[in-house]
Amino acid sequence: MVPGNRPIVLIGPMAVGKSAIGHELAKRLGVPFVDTDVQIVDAHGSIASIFAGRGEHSFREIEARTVAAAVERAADTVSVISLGGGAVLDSGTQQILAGCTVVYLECDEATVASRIARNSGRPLLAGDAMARWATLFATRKPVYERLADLVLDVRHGSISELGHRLEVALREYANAKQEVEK
Ligand SMILES: Nc1ncnc2c1ncn2[C@@H]1O[C@H](COP(=O)(O)OP(=O)(O)O)[C@@H](O)[C@H]1O
Ligand SMILES: O=C(O)C1=C[C@@H](OP(=O)(O)O)[C@@H](O)[C@H](O)C1
Ligand SMILES: [Mg+2]
Repeated sequence: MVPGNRPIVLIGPMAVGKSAIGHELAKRLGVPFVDTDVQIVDAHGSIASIFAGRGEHSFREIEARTVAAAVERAADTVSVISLGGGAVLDSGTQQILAGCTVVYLECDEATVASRIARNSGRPLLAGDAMARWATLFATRKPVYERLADLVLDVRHGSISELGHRLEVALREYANAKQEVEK
């Protein structure tokens, strides 16, 4: 079994694999998957167009509402929710995540470099994408670490392998938690 009756939420910096590994994990567990960025795009248009037309502040408001609604819908069930890299900066979101099993996908610059170089649609990486990524990561890393119940090192392995590794880690986490609560 996996941690009972709580949504599993994937956090971490841009391009670490939150969307891809979240999708893979949900498939393996046979539970619903939500990518909050996909929901935002479906409702409001591309992320680039939201940033360009309404600004980052508006994007963050939309994002906080979208995350809150996704967690609320998933409350008391096991499902997988992948957030955008900056969603955890919102204090309301941080409080909501206290009721979830939060998985921080941990990586380094070398892991994401080629993905960032192909970047499209991430307005915060415009210009020198790798330098922008590193600056954002440096300020957000302590937040990811503080919110995490579980940390998955994603520096090595395919999406499928990492999905499997995360499934195993979640089962171990659930068993350990159950022992403590006995
Ligand atoms: N472990 C991995 N191995 C190879 N490609 C990966 C891996 N994890 C993610 N990717 C690829 O990197 C890109 C960014 O991944 P994505 O899941 O969108 O990241 P995030 O949601 O964290 O920004 C996608 O093209 C994805 O398929
Ligand atoms: O880190 C961020 O501030 C952002 C990350 C993106 O999601 P991914 O982390 O899935 O790329 C997306 O929400 C938006 O471009 C802003
Ligand atoms: Mg994503």
